[in-house]
Amino acid sequence: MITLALSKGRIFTETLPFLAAAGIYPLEDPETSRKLIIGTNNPDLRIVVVRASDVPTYVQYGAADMGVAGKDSLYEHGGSGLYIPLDLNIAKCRMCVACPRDFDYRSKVRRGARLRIATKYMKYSRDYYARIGVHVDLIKLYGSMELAPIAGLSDAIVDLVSTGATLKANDLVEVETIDHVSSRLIVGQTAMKLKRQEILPLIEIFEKTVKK
Ligand SMILES: Nc1ncnc2c1ncn2[C@@H]1O[C@H](COP(=O)(O)OP(=O)(O)OP(=O)(O)O)[C@@H](O)[C@H]1O
Ligand SMILES: O=P(O)(O)OC[C@H]1O[C@H](OP(=O)(O)OP(=O)(O)O)[C@H](O)[C@@H]1O
Repeated sequence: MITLALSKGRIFTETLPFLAAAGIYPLEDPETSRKLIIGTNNPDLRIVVVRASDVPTYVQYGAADMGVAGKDSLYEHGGSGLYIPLDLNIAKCRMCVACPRDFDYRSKVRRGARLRIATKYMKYSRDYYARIGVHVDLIKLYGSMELAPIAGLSDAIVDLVSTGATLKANDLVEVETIDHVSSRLIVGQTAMKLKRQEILPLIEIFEKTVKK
C-alpha cells in the first residue's frame, strides 16, 4: 500500500492529472467529503488529506510515503528525511515582501530602520533578511497576512502572491520578490528504500506529465 499526502484545494486539484496519467482516480472529493483518508480505484494507493504545511511532516515520519508540497512548506519544514525527486510545476506563485502603497520601504531599508514584518513564513523571512543584512522584527501570523499592515500590526508582510489580486484589493504593493514557488513531489527516505519498486514507476509517469 502506498499512502500519498495531499492538501485539499489547489494541490489536490492540480495533482489529479498526474494521478490520472498513472490510471489513478480518487473515489471521493475532499471538498465535499469529511473523510481524511480517501481510497482510489487502485486498491494499493490511498490519499491522506492534510494541511499543506503538514504534508512534509507526514512524509518525513513515514505516515505517508509520498506527498505534494509547495516549496514554501518544504523550506519552512527544512526537508529532513525527504527526497524531492520532482518539481511538478503546479501551484505556481512567488514569495514576496509587500507593504502599503504609501510606505517608503526602500528608503527605510536604505536608512537601516528596523522593520516590522508579519508573516506565516518565519524561516523564509528570517533567512531572506539575514542574507541581505537588514534588521527586522518578525511577527508570526497564521493567515490573512494582508490585513497586518492595514491594521497597523506591521510595516510589511512576507506572503505568497500569484495574480496580485489580494494585494491590490487591500491596497498593498509588492516591493521584493524573495523566491519563485511551485509544488514538488516528495518521497520519504524510508519509503524510498522499502517501497522503491512501487514508487519509481509513479515518479516516472509523473515526470512525463510535468508541463514545462
Ligand atoms: N495564490 C496562490 N496561487 C498559486 N499557488 C499558491 C497560492 N497560494 C499558495 N499557493 C501554493 O499552494 C500551496 C497550497 O496552498 P493552500 O492555500 O492549500 O495552503 P496554505 O493555506 O498555504 O497552507 P496551510 O493550509 O498549511 O496553512 C502553498 O503551499 C503554495 O505553495
Ligand atoms: O495573488 P493572489 O492570486 O491574490 O493570491 C495570493 C493569495 O493566495 C494565498 O492565499 P490562500 O491560498 O489562503 O487563498 P486563496 O484561496 O485566495 O488563494 C496567499 O496567502 C495570498 O493571500
